[in-house]
Amino acid sequence: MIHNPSQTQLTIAGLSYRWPGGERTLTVPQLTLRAGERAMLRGASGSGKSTLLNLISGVLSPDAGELALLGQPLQQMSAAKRDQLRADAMGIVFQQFNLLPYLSVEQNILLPLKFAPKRRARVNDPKQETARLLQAMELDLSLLNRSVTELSVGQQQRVAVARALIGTPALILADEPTSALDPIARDRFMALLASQCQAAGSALLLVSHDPDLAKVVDSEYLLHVSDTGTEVRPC
Ligand SMILES: Nc1ncnc2c1ncn2[C@@H]1O[C@H](COP(=O)(O)OP(=O)(O)OP(=O)(O)O)[C@@H](O)[C@H]1O
Repeated sequence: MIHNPSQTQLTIAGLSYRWPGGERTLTVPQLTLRAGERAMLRGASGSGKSTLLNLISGVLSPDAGELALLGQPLQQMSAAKRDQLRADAMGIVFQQFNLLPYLSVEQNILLPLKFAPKRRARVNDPKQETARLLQAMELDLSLLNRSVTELSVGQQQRVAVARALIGTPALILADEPTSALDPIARDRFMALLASQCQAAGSALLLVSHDPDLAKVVDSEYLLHVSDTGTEVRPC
């Protein structure tokens, strides 16, 4: 395990974000994830799950509260330092995968290392690691030099996970990663993702509508919607 199990990868405390053009606010009183821990965010469509991932990943900025990665509060850093820490410490599996169509499978997986020197330094041999991750995701090595546009949706999903995992980031965020899969493929995919996170000590925060995924996580958070907005509570 690369990450120290006693380390806290993600800390959110007293966080609030007001959606533009309205009175509705997203609040997160407390959410922490230790190394190797897996949690799921569950809530109705439109409750704010993607908004919370966007706050953690830096697409949006909170109006108040604390958001810390590896114990380092992001709000107190310069924008450049914040971006660097996120690139080093976070792997993201987007709902639409966001693979670059003009790059090969291998180039897509290697991409996060280009922008994160510390993450790059954790990988001895990037090409070998790419091949290892591809195999860990049960994909054939012959896919390495193929264009991602030639892959099935399920294959693209696993390439997106390999890209998030490369360089063992402290935290993996995954937005509806199983939405395109049938129940058997979903369970297999989740087992692969969970075992890779566990081996590295990466924490995993998973967004899903699917209550069946609860069996692979340690904790669940529900997004409670009211007239004034959404509150994220453990359940
Ligand atoms: N740029 C924006 N300006 C104003 N409101 C927004 C904006 N983006 C999202 N919202 C609102 O924020 C709320 C939460 O949206 P969000 O996409 O976070 O929900 P979600 O739980 O991820 O939904 P889904 O499960 O359907 O993907 C919705 O009511 C949406 O209309």
